[in-house]
Amino acid sequence: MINVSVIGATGYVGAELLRLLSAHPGVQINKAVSKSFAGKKLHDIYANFLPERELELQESGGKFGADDFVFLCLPHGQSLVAAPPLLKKGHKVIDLSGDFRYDNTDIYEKWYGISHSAKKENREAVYGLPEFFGAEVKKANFTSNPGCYTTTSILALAPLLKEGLICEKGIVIDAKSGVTGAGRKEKLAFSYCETAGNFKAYSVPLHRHTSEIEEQLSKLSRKDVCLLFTPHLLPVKRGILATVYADLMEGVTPETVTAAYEKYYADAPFTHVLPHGKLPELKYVVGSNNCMIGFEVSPRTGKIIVVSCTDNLIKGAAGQAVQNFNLMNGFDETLGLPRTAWYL
Ligand SMILES: NC(=O)C1=CN([C@@H]2O[C@H](COP(=O)(O)OP(=O)(O)OC[C@H]3O[C@@H](n4cnc5c(N)ncnc54)[C@H](OP(=O)(O)O)[C@@H]3O)[C@@H](O)[C@H]2O)C=CC1
Ligand SMILES: CC(=O)N[C@@H](CCC(=O)OP(=O)(O)O)C(=O)O
Repeated sequence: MINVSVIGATGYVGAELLRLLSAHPGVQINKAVSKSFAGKKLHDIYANFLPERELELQESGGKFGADDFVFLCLPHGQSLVAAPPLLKKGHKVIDLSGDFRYDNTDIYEKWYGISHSAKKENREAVYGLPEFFGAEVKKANFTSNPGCYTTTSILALAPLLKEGLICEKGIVIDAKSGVTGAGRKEKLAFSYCETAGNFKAYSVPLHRHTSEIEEQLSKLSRKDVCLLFTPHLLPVKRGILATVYADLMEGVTPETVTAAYEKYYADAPFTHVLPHGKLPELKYVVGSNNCMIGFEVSPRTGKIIVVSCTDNLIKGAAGQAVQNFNLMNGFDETLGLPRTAWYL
């Protein structure tokens, strides 16, 4: 049994993580930290947690067990402050914010507008995308969980770029997210009447995830990837669907594309590529830790269209964190993770 503590327990990601961890056979939940609800029980805030679990929300500070594995589910900027003392005390940590995702902290500072105050710890952080960095995650003490839009987009594009099947310039990612992607904040723009029956693009043309996707894809493909990423707010609770457009290199066939995906994902338990011409939908993944990818080619325009779907709270956040936790602790990668979507 590994003792775990979760900081930022009452946010959407923290609560989803606690839900997954509470069913994980290798985990004992020790401490759930909440700034706003300290002293209350988790089921006072989220009634889906049964009262008999008696998990009390505690103030930050105080002591973690010396061997606690700690998850940080805090807004970006807050993990910069929270992670260093935990790492110094020898805790293994997974951070789910954007604070430690960049190899180059200048890029973080430019796109987040925050001065990076933990550069030493940033150098220790492994980017937790198991499909490409699983070997590094296994050895890591500190893992930085990728973003939801970024996971969905990188998994769609990395095999094609690494195998030289698409041009690294002119890629367009047209992504749509459910409203939980924005967190549990009380903000007019995310209220029911503003989101239901509506659909809109936002942060055009410079959403911060553009930089994370570009940095990781450039590193993976050893090319200078420059792309357009446009997010949209979809009036559903969960799920991300990214439609990706790229120029195919001369002579690339659907069979070559399928072979490239197979090369990287044949052994990946949660990333599934559909047969050529079949495209995934949100209901194929929501409720699971899966990323589902489908593609079609357009000979008329010379482009490939890839559709990639995840559940933003699971493969995009809490589920991928559990996947990384499993790797860091020598468990089977799939332990405690949902492999079948809800569908309905
Ligand atoms: N929502 C999503 O789909 C995804 C989110 N993420 C990332 O995960 C992290 C958590 O996201 P999410 O759960 O959605 O966010 P929420 O806004 O729902 O929750 C964040 C929680 O952090 C705690 N907190 C502590 N300090 C602060 C502070 N100064 N300001 C605001 N909150 C604070 C609060 O809990 P308390 O008061 O109990 O301490 C709050 O509920 C973020 O970094 C986000 O970018 C990553 C991928 C996907
Ligand atoms: C719908 C919505 O608002 N989504 C968030 C992204 C989700 C998220 O918080 O992920 P990261 O941790 O990777 O930043 C946004 O666009 O800022």
